[in-house]
Amino acid sequence: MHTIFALASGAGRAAIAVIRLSGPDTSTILRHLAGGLPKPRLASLRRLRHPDTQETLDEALALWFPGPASYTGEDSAELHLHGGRAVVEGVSAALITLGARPAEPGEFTRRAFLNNRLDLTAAEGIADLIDAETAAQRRQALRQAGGALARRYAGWAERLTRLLAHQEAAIEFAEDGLPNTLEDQVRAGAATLAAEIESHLADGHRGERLREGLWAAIIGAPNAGKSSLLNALAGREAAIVSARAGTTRDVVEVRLDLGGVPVLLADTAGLRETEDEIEAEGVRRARRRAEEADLVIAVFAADAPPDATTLGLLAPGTLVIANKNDLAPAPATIGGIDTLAVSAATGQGLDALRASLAEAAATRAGLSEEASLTRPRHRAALSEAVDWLGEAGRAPLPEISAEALRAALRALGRLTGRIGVEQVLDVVFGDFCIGK
Ligand SMILES: Nc1nc2c(ncn2[C@@H]2O[C@H](COP(=O)(O)OP(=O)(O)OP(=O)(O)O)[C@@H](O)[C@H]2O)c(=O)[nH]1
Ligand SMILES: [K+]
Ligand SMILES: [Mg+2]
Repeated sequence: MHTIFALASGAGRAAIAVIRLSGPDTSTILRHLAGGLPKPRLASLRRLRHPDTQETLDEALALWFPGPASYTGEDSAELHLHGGRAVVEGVSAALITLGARPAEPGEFTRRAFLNNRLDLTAAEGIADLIDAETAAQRRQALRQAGGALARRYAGWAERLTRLLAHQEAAIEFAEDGLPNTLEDQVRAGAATLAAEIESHLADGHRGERLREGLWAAIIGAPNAGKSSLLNALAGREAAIVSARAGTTRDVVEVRLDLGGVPVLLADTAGLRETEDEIEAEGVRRARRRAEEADLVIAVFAADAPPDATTLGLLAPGTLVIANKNDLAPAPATIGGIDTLAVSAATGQGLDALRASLAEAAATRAGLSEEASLTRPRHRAALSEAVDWLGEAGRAPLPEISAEALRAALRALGRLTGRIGVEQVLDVVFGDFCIGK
């Protein structure tokens, strides 16, 4: 196993640069570079010298984290250097001279996984934490990095292992007079577990939406004031506004932070029949956006009757806006949905609109205290486990049922990167004390 190092802080000039080291030679390297091993987990000021030339490279803080109680589980260290490029390059060159090699992307966390410091879902949580742009994303990533999904999935895998062990026992040791209700218990246990996993799956894709950001689309008739509203919400002139109907053609996107939920808000072409082929393509794109969106915002002008095309696209959950409330009183409902009266021109009602959007974003993207799955990979593995559990419940023979339970366990194992089928043996022999 190589000792690896990497610049853990961002590239470029900075006050401080952090170089991280991990691997079996860490202590030797630290002794050579920093003239001795600091006390574990205590920052100490050290003069770093090149091992061959003895040239001073920097005065730095050195931290020594002996394994296994380190991030990677290996002997590790951190060097907090002055953040200049030449300092970082000089220390990196010295580390290579001392036998370390630059780390591959993700290699520290990979080693942490291999050393059982975290499971795959927690590792993904750490990646998400680094990418988190909003507070809600940060909370979700922190939960996952802290092992919230890992614990839940490990709990399920453990129950599944037990079911499989019991099923195996029913097959192998039937003649030894174990209770013959065992098979029924396994069936019942499989059904309960499948139901639990299904309810975890039926989350409206909360966690995935929060991780990726919610898609919202503004639709409505030409000149309803869609682009004006987008600009008002974004706080900048992202889209062209004009009195001419049919101004917007391309989809114009802005990123918003709505109460901690990242939202990609799209302005679209006004919906109408048109001979202009460019505008017609814009209308097609608008419709497609509305179909793909997690949240549709339909805009009507209060001073005009609601147009049939936009009315036809209203659905439960659509946010209905009556804009231009400065020109005419807004109707209380449009198409049976309560309206939000606003004026993009005067700014009236925009705070209420922001609050409604944040609330809609929060319900669609979770913000629940429960740990939600966050990746299609999670969904695929869990769905597969549910299918195999169903199979196990229906199987006419205990041997076939055991095979299905084993497949369900493999699906969960892929999810966490843990639980091998071999562990079933431990449970079989641990749980039953059969004495054979
Ligand atoms: N009085 C008033 N005028 C508004 C309001 N909102 C928008 N307008 C005006 O309405 C016209 C159309 O606004 P846009 O934002 O371009 O409307 P749009 O829905 O994006 O139009 P298309 O892109 O052509 O579909 C412009 O002249 C705006 O200044 C409002 O709340 N009050
Ligand atoms: K317009
Ligand atoms: Mg527009």
